Amino acid sequence: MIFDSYANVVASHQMEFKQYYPRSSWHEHDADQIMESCDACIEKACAELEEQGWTKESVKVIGITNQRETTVLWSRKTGKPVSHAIVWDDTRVMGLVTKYENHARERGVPYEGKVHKGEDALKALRKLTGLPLSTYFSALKIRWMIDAWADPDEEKVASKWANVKKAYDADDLCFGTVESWIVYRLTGGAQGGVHVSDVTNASRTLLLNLRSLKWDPVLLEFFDLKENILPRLVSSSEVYGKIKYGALKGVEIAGLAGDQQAALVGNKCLRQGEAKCTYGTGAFLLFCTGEEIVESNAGLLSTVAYQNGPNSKPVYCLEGSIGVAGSGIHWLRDSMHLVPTAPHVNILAAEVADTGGVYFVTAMGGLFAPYWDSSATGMIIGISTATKPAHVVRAMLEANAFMTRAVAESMKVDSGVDLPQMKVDGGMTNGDMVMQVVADLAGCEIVRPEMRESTALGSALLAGSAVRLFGWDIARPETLHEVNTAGSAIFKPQTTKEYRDKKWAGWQRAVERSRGWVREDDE
Ligand SMILES: Nc1ncnc2c1ncn2[C@@H]1O[C@H](COP(=O)(O)OP(=O)(O)O)[C@@H](O)[C@H]1O
Ligand SMILES: O=P(O)(O)OC[C@H](O)CO
Repeated sequence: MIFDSYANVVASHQMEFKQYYPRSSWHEHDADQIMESCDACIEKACAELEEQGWTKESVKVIGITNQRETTVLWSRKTGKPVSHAIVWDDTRVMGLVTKYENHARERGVPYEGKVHKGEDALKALRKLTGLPLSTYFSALKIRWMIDAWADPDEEKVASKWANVKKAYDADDLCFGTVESWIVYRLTGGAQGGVHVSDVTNASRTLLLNLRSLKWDPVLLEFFDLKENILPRLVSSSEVYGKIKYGALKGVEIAGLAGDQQAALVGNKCLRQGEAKCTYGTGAFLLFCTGEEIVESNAGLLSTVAYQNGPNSKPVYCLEGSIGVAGSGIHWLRDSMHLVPTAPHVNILAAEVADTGGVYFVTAMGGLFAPYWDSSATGMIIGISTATKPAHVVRAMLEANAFMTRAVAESMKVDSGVDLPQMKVDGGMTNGDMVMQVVADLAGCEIVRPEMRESTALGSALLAGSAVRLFGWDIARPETLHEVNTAGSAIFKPQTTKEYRDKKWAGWQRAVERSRGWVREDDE
């Protein structure tokens, strides 16, 4: 996406790339294909720019934003991926989560001069990283990738991962989340590419100390990982290097942020108390807590919102990560064939006034925030002979609203702040019905900007701010007042509190039923 000084989109190009699902609950990417799609998007967006009478030299600076946690491993020598990347919502490391929880409880975790054991060890890990041990974050994915070659249960796939171990033993392995991989490749790859990761992405690995913003030796020892695989840590807004090839050769890359943090910046939620929710594949509600780290007692993550330059203090946020949002709609479309296209869910759901008592707990990869239960599975309950596809589709949309309410209630517990209004963006917010259902059941006003590419815009603002393009300065939000001000749509709750609370009670009962379904002896 190429933006002008008002954050109007001047030119853009987007492509899908292949998703690999080699087994149930496994999800992989080919990092080379990610790069090919980036390269093609750069060329095509620049061509569109030129068609509109601009030169490609008008592009002054580049920001990159990315799907977080997805774990890419490549060879320092060749610059090539040594395996497929494992995607954030892949839950193959579920067994490792239990193993490392026990490991922490038994061996203990050093924190503030004392070794904590038992449940305190898990709390210590959480204090260090802001995160729970979960299938979601990168560290256990890296561990799995290094060890997969030797796992007898993985015989059929082991050969695919053998190069990871070889490269690791030969000190040739580089780890990066997706922004790290893209920067590395754009700046030259094996020919001098920079191996960096910004602190927003690094804060999702379980390897970063949330306070010092450094890779933490305690965590590296805990996961038994060598530091030489890790990227150099950088802020979210500074010049990292120049693009070495293609239409934008020579342009500086100066902004890096994980997609959810970038969307927070793109929505200009830069100050304590401001919040947004992005409904894409998953849904992510982020609440800016300023320079203070708020430790959650209610199942939220404490994470880095952005760091505005290498010498700036980091800004933190509380995050409620919801694992399934748009991916649920894709499931209705591709696996259940209930709708021909994603937007069609709005039409089908509008055919019925309610779900006819159906609840859909969208725990297809376990439950994320605020429940954090990997033993929960997807569940549709309340079915009767009167149940139609439209009820199930509507119940899926309602699940987004209930999950949003669950996260918003946790935010209130942690921060003391109610969320009467929430800014939203992401592909799912294109659906008016989806948004109205969220407003009706979560009970808050939804504000949807006309320009909904806040994720891309956030990384552009971080990059522009680093070189003071158009006078933008993230530290001075008033310099962004002309950015993305075109009209917003507002969705107000059209339900009574009594109705919302009744539905909420039903949701809570449904969630309880879905929990604990997977047992250790299950396949
Ligand atoms: N009109 C719509 N109504 C409901 N959902 C939609 C609509 N358009 C797209 N989506 C959903 O939005 C998701 C894509 O959102 P996007 O922000 O592009 O996701 P991501 O950044 O995670 O790839 C898809 O999963 C799709 O199901
Ligand atoms: O919705 P996705 O798949 O683009 O990714 C969202 C997040 O980065 C995962 O944490």
